[in-house]
Amino acid sequence: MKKVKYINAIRLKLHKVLVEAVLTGLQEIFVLNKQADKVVEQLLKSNKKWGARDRAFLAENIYEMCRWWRLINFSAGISEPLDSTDYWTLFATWLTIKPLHFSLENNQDLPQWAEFEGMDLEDILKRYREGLETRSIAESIPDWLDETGASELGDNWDTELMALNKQAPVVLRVNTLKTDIATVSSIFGPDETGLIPGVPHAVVLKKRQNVFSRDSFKMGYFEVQDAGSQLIAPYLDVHPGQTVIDACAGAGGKTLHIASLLENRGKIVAMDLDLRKLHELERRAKRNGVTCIKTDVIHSEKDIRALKETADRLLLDVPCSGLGVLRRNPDSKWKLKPSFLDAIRKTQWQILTGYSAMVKPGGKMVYATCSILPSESEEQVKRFVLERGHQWRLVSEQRTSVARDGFDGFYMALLEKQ
Ligand SMILES: C[S@@+](CC[C@H](N)C(=O)[O-])C[C@H]1O[C@@H](n2cnc3c(N)ncnc32)[C@H](O)[C@@H]1O
Repeated sequence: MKKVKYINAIRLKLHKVLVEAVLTGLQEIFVLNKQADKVVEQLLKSNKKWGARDRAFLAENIYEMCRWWRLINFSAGISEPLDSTDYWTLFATWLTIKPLHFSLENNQDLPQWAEFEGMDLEDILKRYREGLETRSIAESIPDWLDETGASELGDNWDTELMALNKQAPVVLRVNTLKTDIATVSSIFGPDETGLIPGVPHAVVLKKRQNVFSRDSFKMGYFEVQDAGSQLIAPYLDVHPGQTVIDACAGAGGKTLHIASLLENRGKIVAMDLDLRKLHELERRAKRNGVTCIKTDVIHSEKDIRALKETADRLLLDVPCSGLGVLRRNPDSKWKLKPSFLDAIRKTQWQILTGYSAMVKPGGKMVYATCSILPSESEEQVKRFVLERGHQWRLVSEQRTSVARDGFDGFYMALLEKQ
């Protein structure tokens, strides 16, 4: 396994209060079903006195334990339902297997805390080695998802799955409405950033850090956006002055990118079912100096029909399994269910077939997912073109691979209306 450099160097003294916070976070994620990013954000907010190392320790251990949850449980010899003492056992197990799992040079002895008393570390390591024999345990994934991935991706599944278990880099998208790549790179200091070939506005940070507290972020110089995600807006082939509908805009990651490609000239209608996300989009638009967006919450199909043939460009960044962004949301693999996957494919189909009516004749649309599964992506588009071939032409499609590109796993298809 590849060596991973951890900010909380293994020699760092363990503080019980931090470990308790990690365990509280994990219980909120696995018992109360909360999202890991929200849990981490909340814990950090309510403990403002923690220093940078403490904050990194908390975030890193929560995310990594979510990522390797099945392997940790297996190595601990524990299965659900868990009680609160089991969480201490899981943490001790994590500390025990972590150096081996990441080929770290330094071992950390378990502190002599009552919660760790009587733990047999040899047993843990024995079960850990045994767990590595089975892919779904070794790569920590539910059996049904492992089977789905293998049946849809074939030989590529192994490498994608391994890549999805790595920590994702922090990638910024430079907001060209306010600044440029050179300025943002210089803000972080020489040798602290890198560029990504083929992704012209991306700056990758060499060291993980909290960028949201920087003045340059507050001034709208950049957004945090993965390189794969940064390929979607340019794929839509927008030009200043056009009318663009972003029909599943959410909090606007791609809407803001479209706005900067439009140079703030033209009109973007940002739609979503979720009003709170659109409010967040408006807040971000203000920070980014974007003035060409109008938000529009979708109440019913009537709202879609009202915009029939009004868009030069339409982005359908549809809801999906999120399997392409597991590096960033490792807890989501435990919350996904086969029934959700079935339902979301139906929703994607309804959006694709229903919302495409908003495109003017001669206009273009991008259908995009952050899923690595063809059944949510290529197959939906293939069926669409098969059924609507008299009206729609597939211009091109592209997929990013986590293993090959190091980007999140996105799919995008550009279609043109006759
Ligand atoms: C993949 S996310 C969009 C992410 C967003 N485009 C971005 O770049 O940050 C999908 C979005 O679709 C929205 N959604 C779900 N069902 C929808 C529907 N039937 N019509 C429109 N939006 C929908 C969700 O609320 C969610 O915000």
